[in-house]
Amino acid sequence: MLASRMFARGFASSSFQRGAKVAVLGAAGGIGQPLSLLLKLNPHVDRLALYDIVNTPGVAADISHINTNSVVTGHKGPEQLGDALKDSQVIVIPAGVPRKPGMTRDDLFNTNAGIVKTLAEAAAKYAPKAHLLIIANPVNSTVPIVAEVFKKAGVFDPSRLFGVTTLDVVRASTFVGQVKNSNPEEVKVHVIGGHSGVTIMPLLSQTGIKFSQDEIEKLTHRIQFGGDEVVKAKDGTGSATLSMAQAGARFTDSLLRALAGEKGIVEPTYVKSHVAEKDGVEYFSTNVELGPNGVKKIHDIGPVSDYEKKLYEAAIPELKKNIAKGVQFVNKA
Ligand SMILES: NC(=O)C1=CN([C@@H]2O[C@H](COP(=O)(O)OP(=O)(O)OC[C@H]3O[C@@H](n4cnc5c(N)ncnc54)[C@H](O)[C@@H]3O)[C@@H](O)[C@H]2O)C=CC1
Ligand SMILES: O=C([O-])CC(=O)C(=O)O
Repeated sequence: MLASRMFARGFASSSFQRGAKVAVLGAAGGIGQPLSLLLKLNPHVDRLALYDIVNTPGVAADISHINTNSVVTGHKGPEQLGDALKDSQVIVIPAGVPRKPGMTRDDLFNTNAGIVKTLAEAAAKYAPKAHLLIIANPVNSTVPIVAEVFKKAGVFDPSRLFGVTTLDVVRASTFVGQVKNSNPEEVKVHVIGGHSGVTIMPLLSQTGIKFSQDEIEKLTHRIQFGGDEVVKAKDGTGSATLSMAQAGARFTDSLLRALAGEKGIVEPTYVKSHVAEKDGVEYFSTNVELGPNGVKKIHDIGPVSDYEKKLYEAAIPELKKNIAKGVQFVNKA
């Protein structure tokens, strides 16, 4: 029975003996709930641990009634965090406050940096070998925060830390599909850099699609500020949750399949990277091949147009500032 289940799930050749345990931290929130729902539907998930400081018993009870072959547990409050994390192969973190109109993602730093640092400290203690998927904003800074916490604990492995920038490529496909009247599922856009405003750089020149300069400028701006569209439309009640849940579930699924031994899986993600190191930037998103140990191969930026070179020049100082802010937050006296 177990053997046939392993075979069906493609885990026979993986380092796992079974499907994965996935923990969601911030599971009762706007992203956390639909993300947890989608993960309950994922056949690579054996155990789903839902952690939040509020409401997880209800969310877990509700999701646990879905008749897929995984076990759901709810964990509420810091004293239950260790149990949620223990034995997790993957930890997804959408815990933290969302933007209101007029705010930048960096404005969330004061609240979310502390939340992410506390959760990272627990992850370093209870699941130091887990893969960490950071959704909480500002991603440009929260990923370095997690890295610094893991370094301090002596357990940092850059191949297991990911900033989730999938929503940027999801949006890029959608917006290009709309402009070109084509199926967005078939439009692939390499989006590089970070996850805020000018640090989000869609490389439309690599799509093989012909655009006018006006289309390029409008599409680039829309992809860079897609999050603001949702914040404005939600009018003070939050930011993207449903599209983010789908994007987060897609990235988690890609990683789980790669961990299970499936080859050739590539997703863009914000990781410790060599590609912009020459410009003093330590974390950067490009397409990344995922493998049985997380990051397998970080792809280069590839050929860019003159317009995209300018985007890069504008992004670098902002990225540097965001990264330094995260690093300093953990290392301040
Ligand atoms: N990476 C990306 O592309 C995106 C990131 N985000 C970010 O995701 C984060 C969450 O957004 P929403 O779900 O809309 O917010 P939300 O406010 O609906 O949910 C956040 C959840 O985190 C929980 N939380 C707060 N402190 C916690 C702690 N110490 N431990 C565990 N849980 C804690 C809250 O109780 C709440 O349930 C925000 O920072 C937002 O900016 C949002 C959309 C896209
Ligand atoms: O815009 C926000 O604050 C949330 C987010 O990161 C996104 O939707 O891309």
